[in-house]
Amino acid sequence: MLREQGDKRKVLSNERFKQVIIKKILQDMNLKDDYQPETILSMISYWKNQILRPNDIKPESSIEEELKQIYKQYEDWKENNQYIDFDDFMLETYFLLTYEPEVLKYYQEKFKYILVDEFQDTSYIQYELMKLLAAPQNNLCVVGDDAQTIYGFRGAESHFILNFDKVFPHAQQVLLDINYRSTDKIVGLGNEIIRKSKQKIDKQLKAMRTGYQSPKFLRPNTINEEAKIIADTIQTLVHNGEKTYKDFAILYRTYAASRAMYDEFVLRKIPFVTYGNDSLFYNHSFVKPIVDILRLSQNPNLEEAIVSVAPVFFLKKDEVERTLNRIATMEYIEGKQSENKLKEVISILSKHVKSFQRDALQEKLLELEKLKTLAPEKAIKHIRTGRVFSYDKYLDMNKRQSLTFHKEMVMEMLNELENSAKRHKTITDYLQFIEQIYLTHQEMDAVRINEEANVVKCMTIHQSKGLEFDTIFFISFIENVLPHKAALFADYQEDRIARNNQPNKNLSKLEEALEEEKRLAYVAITRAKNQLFISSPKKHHNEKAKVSRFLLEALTSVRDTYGRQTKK
Ligand SMILES: Nc1ncnc2c1ncn2[C@@H]1O[C@H](COP(=O)(O)OP(=O)(O)OP(=O)(O)O)[C@@H](O)[C@H]1O
Repeated sequence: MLREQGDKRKVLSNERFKQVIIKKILQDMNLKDDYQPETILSMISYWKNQILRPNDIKPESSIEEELKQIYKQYEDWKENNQYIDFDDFMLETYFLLTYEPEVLKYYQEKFKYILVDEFQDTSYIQYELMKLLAAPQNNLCVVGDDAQTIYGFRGAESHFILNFDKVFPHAQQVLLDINYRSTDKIVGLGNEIIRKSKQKIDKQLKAMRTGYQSPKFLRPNTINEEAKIIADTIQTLVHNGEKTYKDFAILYRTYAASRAMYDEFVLRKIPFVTYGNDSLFYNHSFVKPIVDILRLSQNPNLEEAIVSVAPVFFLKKDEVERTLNRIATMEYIEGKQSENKLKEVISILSKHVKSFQRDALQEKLLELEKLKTLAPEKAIKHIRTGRVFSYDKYLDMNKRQSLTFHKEMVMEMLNELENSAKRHKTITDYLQFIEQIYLTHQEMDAVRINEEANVVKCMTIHQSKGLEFDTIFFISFIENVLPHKAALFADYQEDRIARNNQPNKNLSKLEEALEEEKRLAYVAITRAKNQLFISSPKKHHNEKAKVSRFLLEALTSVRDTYGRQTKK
């Protein structure tokens, strides 16, 4: 539509390129080390989906003001360079149709019938566009599953599908309540999980296929044991010839929950593939600095690690990079290698800082020496909670870093890092193991694009939406993971900066967050065609873990319905 109106701007479609632009803006604003470009871009996208342009944002804190300015600069850059991004397609079309009645009429007459799929994932702006185009005849057909609205954080709003008949009172509702995918046992469990949802369209799915195997419930002691049992099961079924690797998928709520599973697959050489940008746990932006500190404790000449940990040393990445270049030039001129590049960088940069900062930098260097011989688990504990690095506190102070990440998610990842280090005696062993994981991950790149590859697929529940697998292992179905701790504390959390335009008035924040978590459990269960394993480890980060309330509720309702106690 924009093109038809003569818009000739180039399309800014490359995510990397967008990140470079944001990086440049952050650098100009002297904020380069403070935000991750991906975070900023997802925030901008969220705003656009809520029909909020920079001037519509009313900042309530200095950080919000900063974000608004970054957003504004990004928009200015695009305008000056004649670019348009994907979210602008919708935003600008929305304004075009809203302010140009002739254009609106033209398209309303052109598109006589409109069909929308995956309606439950619709954002505010998408819905507004649909309504504009469908009017006045309203020949609109939407297909969706209210039980699968799981993209709240991206702007999808469950009340659009729930209230569709109020917005379009003459709409006819057709229930697609036959499930052709899963066996009756799996469909039954899915029905029970979602049955007590507070806000849903009433329906009970009927299964077309009869299965012989009921969903199996595992209650391992820890997530390491969970990983072992699952790897054993997969190996046995494959060796028996009953299944092949590609029949299996591992689904989890958080990346942290999947760490033990990845490690086990790598150790046993089980072919597998993971999805998503963040899928490499050890490379996650909150985890990597700790791994890099461990690396530097063994070898202080790793330049990439020196730059990566700069913010933890309260140094600017730019300055560290420049200093490293200077050292490299000196090495070239003098024809000798530096013995300790980290120490040299610190001694050069120390000249320009106050004496207390100089002392703090020296203390960090000394601490690295101390870490050198510790067992990796102990070393990670020192980095996190010891006086010198106090990494947990450092993250807590840095509100900008954790804007789109809940504190609980971050802590869970760091606890998991500690957990992963347990089975290695020395830091060198541990780092070699991580290296092996990186290599496996690179090899996966080729496999990832081949849908038919014979590999186990590992993904978050969000990523599994719309997919189906013969056998699903739904792991870490425990309290604080699903429902996630971040959801359980929803009432106490500050509003996310990207605020919802039309919050659901009938539910509290906690209830709404819990409902979305429950729908996630439903999506996970309904991905299985023939066999489903649900696992709830007894311990989570050294604390007792309860089976997820969603599973308990579902089992109770089975008992209520059939008047007998459900088997454990
Ligand atoms: N009429 C049918 N007869 C036999 N199999 C069918 C029929 N309709 C769908 N299926 C099968 O059921 C499975 C699910 O179908 P499909 O992916 O279209 O459903 P969906 O509603 O998009 O599912 P979801 O939203 O849960 O991902 C597929 O394997 C598909 O081949």
